[in-house]
Amino acid sequence: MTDAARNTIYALASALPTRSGGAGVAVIRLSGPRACDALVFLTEPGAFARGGSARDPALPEPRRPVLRPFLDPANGEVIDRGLAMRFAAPRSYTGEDVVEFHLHGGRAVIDAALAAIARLPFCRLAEPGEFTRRAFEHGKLDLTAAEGVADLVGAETAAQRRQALRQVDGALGRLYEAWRASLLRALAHLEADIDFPDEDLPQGVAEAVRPELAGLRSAIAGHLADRRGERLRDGVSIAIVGPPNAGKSSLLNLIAQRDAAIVSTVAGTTRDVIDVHLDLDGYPVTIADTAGLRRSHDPIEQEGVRRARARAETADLRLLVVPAADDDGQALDWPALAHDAIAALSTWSPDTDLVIVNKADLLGAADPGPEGHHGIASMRLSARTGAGVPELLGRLGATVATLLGDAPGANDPAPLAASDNMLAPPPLTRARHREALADCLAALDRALAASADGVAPAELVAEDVRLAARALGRITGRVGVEDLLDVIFRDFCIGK
Ligand SMILES: Nc1nc2c(ncn2[C@@H]2O[C@H](COP(=O)(O)OP(=O)(O)OP(=O)(O)O)[C@@H](O)[C@H]2O)c(=O)[nH]1
Ligand SMILES: [K+]
Ligand SMILES: [Mg+2]
Repeated sequence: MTDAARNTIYALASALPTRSGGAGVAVIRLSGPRACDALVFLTEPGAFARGGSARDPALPEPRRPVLRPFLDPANGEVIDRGLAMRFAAPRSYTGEDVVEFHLHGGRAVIDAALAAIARLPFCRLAEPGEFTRRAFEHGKLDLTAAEGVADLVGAETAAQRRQALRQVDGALGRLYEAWRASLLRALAHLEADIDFPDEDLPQGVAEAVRPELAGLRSAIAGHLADRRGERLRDGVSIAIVGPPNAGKSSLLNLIAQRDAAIVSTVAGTTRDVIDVHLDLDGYPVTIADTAGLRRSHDPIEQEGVRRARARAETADLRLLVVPAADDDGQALDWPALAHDAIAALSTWSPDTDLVIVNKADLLGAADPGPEGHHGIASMRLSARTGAGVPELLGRLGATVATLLGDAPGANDPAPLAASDNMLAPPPLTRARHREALADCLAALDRALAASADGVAPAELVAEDVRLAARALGRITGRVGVEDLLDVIFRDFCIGK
C-alpha cells in the first residue's frame, strides 16, 4: 500500500506514561477515511481476517461510547478492554471520521495497542499537530484558533489558559477577519472605480476610502503597541540585578523555593543568567538571577556582566538588589550602591522596578535610608530570614497584573473576576501575527500616502489595500499559507 493510501492517522492523544507509572486512562485517537474500519478490525474478533468493513454491525452509533475488547488484528489477542467511540464526518474534531479508544493508561497497554493499530495497512502514525492541521484544512478552525489549541495545551497558569481558550473560541480570528472584511470593502469600491472610470463620482474614490483605511490603521497600530498578550503567553520577565554579593541568588532561591542558583560568600559567584519559571498569582513569570555588576579582568565574569546587563535591558521589570551590610555585619552605604547600579544601566522604569535593600537582618532599625532612588521605590527585606518577602511578592503580583492589563487581584478566585478584560478586544499573542500585522500596516501607510493628494489613480491605492488584506488573511489562514503550515504545526506534539 502506498503512503498516500495510509491516510488514516493515529496517535496517543493523552500524555505518555512516566517512569513512575501511567495514568488511569489513555486515549488513542484515529482520524481519516478508514477510521471506522479500524474500529471494527480492532474490536470485532475475526473481522480483520474476514475483511470486514465499516458497514459491519459491530460499528457503534456515533458519539456513543461502547465497552469493547481491544484486539490485536493479527492474532485476535485481547490487549485490553475499554471504551470505543466514533465521530462521523464532518461532525468531529478533524472534520473526518474520528475514532477514540479509552484504554488503561499503562505503558505496556499503550505500546501493544499502538503496535496493533500499526498492523492495519491503511493506518500510519500522525505527524506532530496533524489532527489539528486536518481540522484547519477541513475548515473546523482558523489558524489563530489552531495556535490557541497549542497554547491551551501548554498553558501553565490560569491567565494563560483563559487567553488561549478565548483564542480557540475564535476571538482573535474574528478580530482579524473583521479588519480584513473592511479592507475588502474598500478594495471593492476602488475596483469599481477602476472598472467604470467614467462614472461621475462626486469625489475621487481613493479619497473616499481614506477614512476607513485611516481608522483601520490606528486600530492596528494600537494593537501592535500592546504587548500584554505576548507577555502573558511567554511569561512576564523579571531580572534580578545588582552588585556582587548583594544576595541576588539567595533571593531567587527563596522566591523559587529551591536551590536554583549557587549562593556563596565569594563575590562573583553567579556568571550565567539563571531563569526560574513561576506562577505568580495565576500569572506566568520568568525570574532571572544574573551576575553581580562590577568591573572585572576575568573574561568569563565580563561575559556574565554583559549577559546581566542585556537581560536587565530587555526584562519587563527589574529588581535592583543592594546589600545593607557586608558579611561581617558592617553597614554599607547602600544608597550609593543603588545609585551606581542605576547609573550603570539605562532601562529603569519607576512604574515597575524596585530597589531591594537586602540583609535587613544586619541593619539597625536606625537606618531607614532614602525612600526613593531616581523615582524607583525601595523596600527592605532579608533573603536570610525571609522577612519582607511576602510584601515583595504581593507587590510583584500587582505589578505583573498591571503589565498584563488586569486590575490587581483580577486572578483571585472571585466569580468572573476577569470578565472586564474578556470584553476588551483580544490582544496580539504571537510573533507570527506581529510580523503579518506590521506588513499590513506598511501597506496601509503606502495606500494612505498614495491617496493623500486626492488625484492618485485608484489602481495604485488598490494594490496596497490588496496587499494589506493579504497580510491579514495569512494570519487566519484564509490566503497563501501552504508554505507556513509545516512551520506552524511543527510546534505541536504528536496526538494534537
Ligand atoms: N545576613 C544575611 N546574609 C545574606 C542575606 N542574603 C544573602 N546573604 C549572604 O550573602 C552572601 C552572598 O549571597 P549570594 O546570594 O550569593 O549573593 P549574589 O548577589 O548572588 O552574589 P554574586 O552572584 O556573587 O553576585 C552569602 O553568604 C549569603 O548567605 C541576608 O538577607 N542576610
Ligand atoms: K556570591
Ligand atoms: Mg549570585
